[in-house]
Amino acid sequence: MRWSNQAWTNIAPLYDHIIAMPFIQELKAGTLPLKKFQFYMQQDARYLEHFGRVLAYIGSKSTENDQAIQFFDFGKNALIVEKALHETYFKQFKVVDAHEDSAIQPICHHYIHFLKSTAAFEPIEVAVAAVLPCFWIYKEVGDYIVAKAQPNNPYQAWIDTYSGEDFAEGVKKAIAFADKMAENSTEDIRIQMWQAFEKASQLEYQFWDAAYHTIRWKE
Ligand SMILES: Cc1ncc(CN)c(N)n1
Repeated sequence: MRWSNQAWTNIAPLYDHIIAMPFIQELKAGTLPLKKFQFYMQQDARYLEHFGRVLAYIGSKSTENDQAIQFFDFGKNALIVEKALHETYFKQFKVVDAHEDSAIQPICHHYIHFLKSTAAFEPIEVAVAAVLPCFWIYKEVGDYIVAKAQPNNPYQAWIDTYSGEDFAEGVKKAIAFADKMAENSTEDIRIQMWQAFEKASQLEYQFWDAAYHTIRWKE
């Protein structure tokens, strides 16, 4: 069995919980309250600017040039999506961009720093596994929502970002890199990769949950 098949099998129950979350169900129905989506947008923009840098950092640590180029590209794309959030969706959904409103809140903070510390202190295989749910879960959730979305969904344009062919291509490549690295690695590293993949998947869950409940630092 490929490393990625086992990785997805490990998180399958969690993925079912993600699909059932009110944030995802209401996003799909187009009934998600704007305030919750605005909080999500603010946090996601902050997440993406750090996520892009983590991907570029993984690129810089890659010994194979093809992998380095690909991760630099992934990093660049994350920052392009972040820019699109500001130029399009922040305006469309009237998201406040003032510093005090868009401060990084606890779950986003933890997710960013989990990825950064994994990239900095763990083997590169583990770092690649840690960033993989950011690709794979979004693709699966994007496909699920698009297949079931209600007509005239106010969030449709944003949903389409994660269900398109371009995004799917990137996801395939990221999974293939993780599989290749796992194959050329030890069982001990493969286990660490599964653990990192599972932790990041849990953080994807927490990220949407925090947006739904607008979880902020205590004053
Ligand atoms: C929290 C989070 N994770 C993943 C993605 C998709 N790259 C995202 N936009 N935000």
